[in-house]
Amino acid sequence: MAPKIVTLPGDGIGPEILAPTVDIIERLIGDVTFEEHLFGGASIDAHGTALTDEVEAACKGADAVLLAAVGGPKWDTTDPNAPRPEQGLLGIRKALGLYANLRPVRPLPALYDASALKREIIDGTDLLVVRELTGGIYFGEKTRTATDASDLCHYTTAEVERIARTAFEAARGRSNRVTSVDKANVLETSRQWRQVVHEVHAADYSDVELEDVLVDNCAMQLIVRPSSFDVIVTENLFGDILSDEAAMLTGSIGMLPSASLGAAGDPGLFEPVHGSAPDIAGQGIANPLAMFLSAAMLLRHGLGREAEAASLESAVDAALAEGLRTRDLGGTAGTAEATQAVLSHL
Ligand SMILES: NC(=O)c1ccc[n+]([C@@H]2O[C@H](COP(=O)([O-])OP(=O)(O)OC[C@H]3O[C@@H](n4cnc5c(N)ncnc54)[C@H](O)[C@@H]3O)[C@@H](O)[C@H]2O)c1
Ligand SMILES: CC(C)[C@H](C(=O)O)[C@@H](O)C(=O)O
Ligand SMILES: [Mg+2]
Repeated sequence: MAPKIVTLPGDGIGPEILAPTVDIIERLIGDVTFEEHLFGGASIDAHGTALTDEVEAACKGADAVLLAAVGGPKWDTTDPNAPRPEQGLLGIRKALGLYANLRPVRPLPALYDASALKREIIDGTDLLVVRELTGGIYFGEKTRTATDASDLCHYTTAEVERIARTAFEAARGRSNRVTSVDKANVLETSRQWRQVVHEVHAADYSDVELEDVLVDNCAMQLIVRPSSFDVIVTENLFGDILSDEAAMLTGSIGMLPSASLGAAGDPGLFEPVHGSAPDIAGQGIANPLAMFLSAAMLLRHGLGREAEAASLESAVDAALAEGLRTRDLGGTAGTAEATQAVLSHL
């Protein structure tokens, strides 16, 4: 049977970058079914909630989920009881058990000039952020009164152990090095994190090189010695922040894809790292490459189509090598032009 991909365009630039991605996947694998649903702010407007039961069920029944981005000023509010687009995102990650978020950062030589860093510092950088995605402060109890607010950061040892295993396994297929990032000098959850990571390492992965780096230092080291990192494993909030920082090594947040994976055999979710970019929405100028590269991760991790994934990644590389530059990369190409450039190399 043809694989089924649920697509969630979401808000802002989401629909603009998802539509050409669907065309590219169809062109690559032909025999595939797409099922599109409202999600995020668009779903709040239609149904009063960012994630309906129907959409959650559709995602659970799919082979993979392709998501663009959610959110925007229309739904920004400080009211703790108002629905928020981001609740849909956290809700679907939790509902699908997507605890492992893989964010590869592989700056291309063709884009070194677009990077925030000097060429000699970026050269050779190829790292993978493994972000824990369903625990930590994002999902702990939240309280708010007229004078107080709190967000609880909570992890179980089982949650830390499984993401540590994901990171060590990933490192074995790469350069065999893991940097575990925490704030163990201050946070109890970080001391637990460090202890569990080392227990898993000693028991099953002593062949992998392991270093601990405090998160504030890591933020600095990422722009001082990015090429020395291989796999960076960290908790939910630190991973969110460090991956946006790492994105700038590639030249733009518009270049970074991600895969969110759960238990083997369950559907994964694939989405760019960037958001709905409300400041440029509706203008046809969004960089679609992070979305295309997320589709490549879907083909690889979600559908087991390695050859097609690699050919899409090669087409993106070739288009950039040939000079494709969207505005975020210092050029003038719009979304349609970028799509054509990639298609011409498929
Ligand atoms: N996964 C998601 O759906 C996701 C991720 C991050 C932020 N958000 C949401 O998106 C909204 C906007 O957040 P933000 O402005 O902080 O972050 P953002 O990533 O949307 O935008 C940050 C900056 O990067 C630019 N940018 C982002 N993607 C781009 C692309 N593909 N091409 C060209 N430029 C691009 C934007 O124009 C903006 O200047 C918020 O509501 C936020 O919650 C959603
Ligand atoms: C929109 C927001 C909830 C989300 C996150 O913090 O996980 C985003 O920033 C991301 O990186 O996917
Ligand atoms: Mg983020």
